[in-house]
Amino acid sequence: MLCGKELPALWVPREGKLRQEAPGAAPLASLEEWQGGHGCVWVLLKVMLVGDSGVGKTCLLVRFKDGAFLAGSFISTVGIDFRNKVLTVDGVKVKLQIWDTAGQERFRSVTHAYYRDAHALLLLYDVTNKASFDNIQAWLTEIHEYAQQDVVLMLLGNKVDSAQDRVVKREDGEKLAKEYGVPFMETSAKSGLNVELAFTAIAKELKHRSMKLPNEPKFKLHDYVKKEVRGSGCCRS
Ligand SMILES: Nc1nc2c(ncn2[C@@H]2O[C@H](COP(=O)(O)OP(=O)(O)OP(=O)(O)O)[C@@H](O)[C@H]2O)c(=O)[nH]1
Ligand SMILES: [Mg+2]
Repeated sequence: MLCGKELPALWVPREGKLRQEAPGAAPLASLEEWQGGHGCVWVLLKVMLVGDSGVGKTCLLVRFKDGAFLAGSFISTVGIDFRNKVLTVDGVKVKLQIWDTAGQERFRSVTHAYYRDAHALLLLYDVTNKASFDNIQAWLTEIHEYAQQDVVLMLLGNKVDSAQDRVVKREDGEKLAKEYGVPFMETSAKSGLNVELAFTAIAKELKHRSMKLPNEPKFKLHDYVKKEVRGSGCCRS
């Protein structure tokens, strides 16, 4: 599909359809019709990274955006920061606007204001830090309070490269995720394990939810994650 050089109109998912951001905007009638007239469709998806301070939210974003790992001293995020990355998801250009929140308690009231606009949330804990895992329930309570009801949510256990320091077993992460009915995977911002997958999986889910093409099979996020996820150990594919 050809995309012109001019800045395309951005469509956002709202009430199960793609609409432009203006209040009361009509939904996108047909993907083919729009592509015929304009060359391509760009969808804007807002993704928010949440979880305790130090779990690796900023590093995960930098790994995804720049393919690099921020080694060295830990610089805690102040307030909120964002980066954009464009993906092509099943033939549609998806601009991910990724909000990197501060995990520190004192910034909580700043981040609360952003939940409402998020289409997807990646909730992280650190597999080498038990307290960050124990706090997941509190994060889920906060998410239920502030985020949209239909927000796409995924639980990530980060830092699996640190095998010798691991204190949260993969099975514990899986069990918690199952309890809350959210997809789960383990990641490493350091090695890059499953980082791209975490973002593409939520982008695919959102794209499929709001843009159903005729004859397209239903997309199942849980099944997709199960099929695509890679393990951190020696023997798990
Ligand atoms: N080994 C390992 N270290 C990581 C990984 N991800 C992050 N770190 C380290 O963990 C520390 C915290 O990472 P950040 O990404 O800054 O954490 P954060 O969640 O953004 O923290 P706040 O901004 O305070 O909320 C840094 O020292 C990183 O180098 C990872 O996947 N593996
Ligand atoms: Mg940070």
